[in-house]
Amino acid sequence: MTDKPMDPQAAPRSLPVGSRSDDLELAQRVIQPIPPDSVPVMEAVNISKGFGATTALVDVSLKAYQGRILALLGDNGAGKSTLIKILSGVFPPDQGELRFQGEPVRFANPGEARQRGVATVFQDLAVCELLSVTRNIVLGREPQKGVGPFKFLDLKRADTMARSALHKLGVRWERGLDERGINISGGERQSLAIARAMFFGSALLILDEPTSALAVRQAGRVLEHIAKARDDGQAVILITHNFRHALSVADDLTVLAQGRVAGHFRRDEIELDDLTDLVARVA
Ligand SMILES: Nc1ncnc2c1ncn2[C@@H]1O[C@H](COP(=O)(O)OP(=O)(O)OP(=O)(O)O)[C@@H](O)[C@H]1O
Repeated sequence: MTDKPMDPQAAPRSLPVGSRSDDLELAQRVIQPIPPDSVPVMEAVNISKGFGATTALVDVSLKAYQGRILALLGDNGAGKSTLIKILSGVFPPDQGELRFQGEPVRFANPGEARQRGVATVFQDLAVCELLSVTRNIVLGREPQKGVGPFKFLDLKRADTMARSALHKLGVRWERGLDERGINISGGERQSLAIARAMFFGSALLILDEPTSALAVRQAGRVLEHIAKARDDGQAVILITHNFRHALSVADDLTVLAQGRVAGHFRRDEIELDDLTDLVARVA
């Protein structure tokens, strides 16, 4: 098995149709139907957004459910980043509504979205480079000891929490927990960020291109961790333009093209060739 890097700029339709990457299986899992009465953790309803003369999103709707991975797919410029910025409180939509756990919601900022249980891992900001592995995992909820104003980090408890978070995700961390973020690989960074979201029980985990800059083997490991977060009960939105990665873990797929929804599918309704054709047709 080689650890060759993938081309992060590769457009999905440049993938050789029907070929297989080294270690990613487009597994034919049994996909459960969504129970008719279940309420999405996050629902976007007819969202539109423009930037001056540029129309980024037109009437886009999607639903992300607990215990399911929704892959949000689309070519460069399709509107994926704009949509997740709206879902995670970076800016509001011009039109349309977000519903979080059934209730209309308007996040004032990303901090508010985070407090409500929306954990977003942006590609380049997965970890703080100057903080240790432990500090990265407990970030924002550091256990403290001491009395009155003399409080400081309870490092022993923090290490225990970090170890437990990594264990829950199935990460075998063989180096020190005091390793700085700057010294760990891209794949490990994504996995740490997933561990943090899982450990603090976010309801929705949004991952922005978590595998795009990774070598094949690392990408496979990160996809396993994403599947684990789903199996742990989180709703996951996975943004990618790698169809293989999406098909290997997703339960549901939403395809964007030129700011509009080109289709919603359940994983067992669509194959790689169909996705490739669809994007080639609408791009
Ligand atoms: N801040 C902004 N100002 C002006 N135009 C923007 C801004 N952000 C996005 N756009 C435009 O909106 C459209 C959608 O961009 P967006 O980044 O959401 O697409 P994307 O699917 O995430 O693409 P990529 O995969 O290349 O990141 C593009 O035409 C883009 O140029």
